[in-house]
Amino acid sequence: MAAVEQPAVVRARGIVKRFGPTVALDHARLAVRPGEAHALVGRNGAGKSTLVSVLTGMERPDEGEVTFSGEPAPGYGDTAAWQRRVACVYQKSMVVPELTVAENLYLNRFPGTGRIRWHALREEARALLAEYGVAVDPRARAKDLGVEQRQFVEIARALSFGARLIILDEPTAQLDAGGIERLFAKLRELRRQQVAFLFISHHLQEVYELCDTVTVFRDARHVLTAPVAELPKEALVAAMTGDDGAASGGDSRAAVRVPVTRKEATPGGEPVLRTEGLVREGEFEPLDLVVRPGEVLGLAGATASGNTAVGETLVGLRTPAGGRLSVRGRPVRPGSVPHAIDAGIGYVPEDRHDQGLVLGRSVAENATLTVTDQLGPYGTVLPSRTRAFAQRMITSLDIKTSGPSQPVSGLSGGNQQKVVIARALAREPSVLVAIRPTAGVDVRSKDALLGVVRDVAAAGSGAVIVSDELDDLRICDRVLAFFHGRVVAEFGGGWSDRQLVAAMEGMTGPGTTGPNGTAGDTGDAGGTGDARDAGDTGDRTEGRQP
Ligand SMILES: Nc1ncnc2c1ncn2[C@@H]1O[C@H](COP(=O)(O)OP(=O)(O)OP(=O)(O)O)[C@@H](O)[C@H]1O
Repeated sequence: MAAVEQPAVVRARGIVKRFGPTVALDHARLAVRPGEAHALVGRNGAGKSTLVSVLTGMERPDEGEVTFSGEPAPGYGDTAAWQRRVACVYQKSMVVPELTVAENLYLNRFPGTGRIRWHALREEARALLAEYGVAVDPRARAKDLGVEQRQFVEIARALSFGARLIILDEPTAQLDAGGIERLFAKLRELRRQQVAFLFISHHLQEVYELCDTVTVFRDARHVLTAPVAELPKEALVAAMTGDDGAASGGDSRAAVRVPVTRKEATPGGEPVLRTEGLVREGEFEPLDLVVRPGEVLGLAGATASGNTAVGETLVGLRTPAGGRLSVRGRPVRPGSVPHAIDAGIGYVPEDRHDQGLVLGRSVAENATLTVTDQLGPYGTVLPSRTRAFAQRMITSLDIKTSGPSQPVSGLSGGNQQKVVIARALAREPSVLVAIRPTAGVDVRSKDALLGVVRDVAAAGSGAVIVSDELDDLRICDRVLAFFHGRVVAEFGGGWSDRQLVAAMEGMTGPGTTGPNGTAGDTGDAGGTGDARDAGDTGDRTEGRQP
């Protein structure tokens, strides 16, 4: 006789949620058992974030029911009651940046009544953080915390409310290898205390590493729930995409073509982008770069290695302390985004929320922001031309939207990222600079977007990809690895994951690299004992630098 099962910490059944004509959830369901690490995966727009909103009481479903440990969900608006059951750690911080950690921990629930006793509050915060093994000073301002510390504070805050279910929405998106390792160690420790997790990630290798059960959503519906160990990666991807890859020859690029003007690339022609002695004090040392037509150059590096600073300097977001930058032989005024765009530099930013999109505006308006001069005579913008242009982008980039006039705020995260890319491509740039272009993008769309970058190069432009994701870097003709503001290795084709990860972690030994991609074997340089460092991730769908 089997033991009586404990009720699920959360169970959602028959959930329907519509946004105007869009059905975001169509009789969706999910159940998470106590102490379980449960992954929720699906392509961009599958309904994952909407389910999170329903499970955390932020959105009321049109139909269906949610129960916590067998009890009906609290009433909508009873925030405190929801917080006692479930918490979500988002990519975007929920803490108040100007307040201290202690204040954030007790926001809206200061202990006692009347006057706040700051000393006692700090002590309580210290005890709380210690209880969950979080090494953060309660007096620190939240804005001074790194992403990793901030997430730990948010987890501690959730647990202190009594929640035994934590939803993590792409928690590793901004963490480096060490940060991911520490987060996972913390989550494993909390599981032993019967805390359950719902883990949302586009990095499928993380699902295999951390979770025991996986649920797949596709087109607003539940398609399967299975033990991770019994589901090979190909089957998981097939469930997400709804095909086995055979129908499309397994190549999602086939359906994705950007309206770039096709010219034959002129290999070895005049560089599309050149820097000479470009430098920013404290961020990166003087740098000479050359990108030729048809070439995709990767700038690899972990957080704060300098690669992102280089990318942002190329597009004019940061002003260099010295050096020169030119596009097709013409100098570009440094430190000016409009000049960079005019000079032919297309930019795909890392953070689409802060730098990418005007959320209240439509897909069409956002996609055409950089080409309004081409949409009508004498400075006018013809709506019909805008829509037609946007529709081409929607089709070619496979953007899931109800149409060109839908506000961008109503798109899923990954589809917003595609609009950002559409906008950068709209001007047919001489060189496309993309910073972590596939962050938040599902596994199938990722291939498609990277295919688009290759297409841009094939059409005679150049591209620079700034990333720590091995899959992004794999499509590059050449990769420069940054560490502490310096290029420490250069790779042509044929590098192994282990070699590149070792270089990004500063573990380049003598004879490790040659100037033209003659990267030698780093031997056990990457042998930190961490399987994810081992790099030769042949069995992984994705190869992000962990
Ligand atoms: N506030 C909203 N208004 C209109 N449509 C919305 C809104 N929120 C979500 N949608 C739509 O609901 C569908 C599901 O979106 P959701 O954000 O849940 O997807 P997701 O699986 O989280 O995607 P991603 O992986 O890209 O984050 C999408 O088609 C999206 O455009």
